[in-house]
Amino acid sequence: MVKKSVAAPLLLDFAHLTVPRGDRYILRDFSLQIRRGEHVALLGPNGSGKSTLVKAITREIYPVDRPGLRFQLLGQDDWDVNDLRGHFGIVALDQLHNLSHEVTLRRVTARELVLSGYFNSLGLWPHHRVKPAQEKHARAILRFLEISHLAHRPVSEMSSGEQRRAMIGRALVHDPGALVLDEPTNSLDPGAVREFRDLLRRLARADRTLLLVTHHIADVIPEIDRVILLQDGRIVGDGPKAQLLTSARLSRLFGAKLQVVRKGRSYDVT
Ligand SMILES: Nc1ncnc2c1ncn2[C@@H]1O[C@H](COP(=O)(O)OP(=O)(O)OP(=O)(O)O)[C@@H](O)[C@H]1O
Repeated sequence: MVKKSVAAPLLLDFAHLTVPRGDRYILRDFSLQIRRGEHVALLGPNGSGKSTLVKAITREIYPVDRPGLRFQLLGQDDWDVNDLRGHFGIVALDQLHNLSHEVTLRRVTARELVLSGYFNSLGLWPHHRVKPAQEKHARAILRFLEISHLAHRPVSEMSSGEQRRAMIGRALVHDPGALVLDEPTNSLDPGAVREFRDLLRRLARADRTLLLVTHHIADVIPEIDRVILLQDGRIVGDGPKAQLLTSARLSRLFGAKLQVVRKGRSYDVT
């Protein structure tokens, strides 16, 4: 008897999305499916619509209603944003920006920032009651992220790489099936970038879908097989990385002469 292979459930199922921002359509007739367990990198130049897609996933912005529109996450059209956080953990640089405004004055520590994921806030407030199980989970997350020693240090007194780890910790409290990371290695120094990519690899191996949004080719860690190329709000390539991370494709995408260098299972450009 031939064994029937069953596809993993769809985490994200978008068809014919047209997403406006301001007075322009940024994503146009945009269709994308991602299944549970896949690790995907979304690459594209500045302004190609990567963050717009992330905001459509987090339901911060919505597509216009058009015939054929499908806008589902985990098979569901409508989401309470709080419920969504339990399935999609989002780490974006604009959160980090808010963090610097909101968290600096209050000297929120890494422990508090992680725990505040339970309350959908940035840091704890006096009315928040942390349960012992949540405290225990937060400690385990800090350990996994290798920042236990920073648990009681204010986030505003950490390096950018440490701050990003703490933000990931905040997203991990709900044990989301997918983690969406929007340009997580931007503005990190080369040492911090390397450490951060090692962390991404551990996250990918921990049975969690990674959707990594980046314009750094070297962020495409070995665990990521599928690459999506985005240009002017459209997908111009979607498939295995060996087919898409070529000098010709990336030079076309970024509008510059780029040479792809492959070292083992890692890629970079010169
Ligand atoms: N709030 C906004 N109002 C109007 N237009 C916007 C807004 N935010 C972004 N845009 C425009 O939408 C387009 C896509 O922006 P988006 O931030 O999604 O691109 P991106 O691929 O994430 O870029 P980057 O790599 O620079 O972060 C850009 O042309 C940008 O100017």
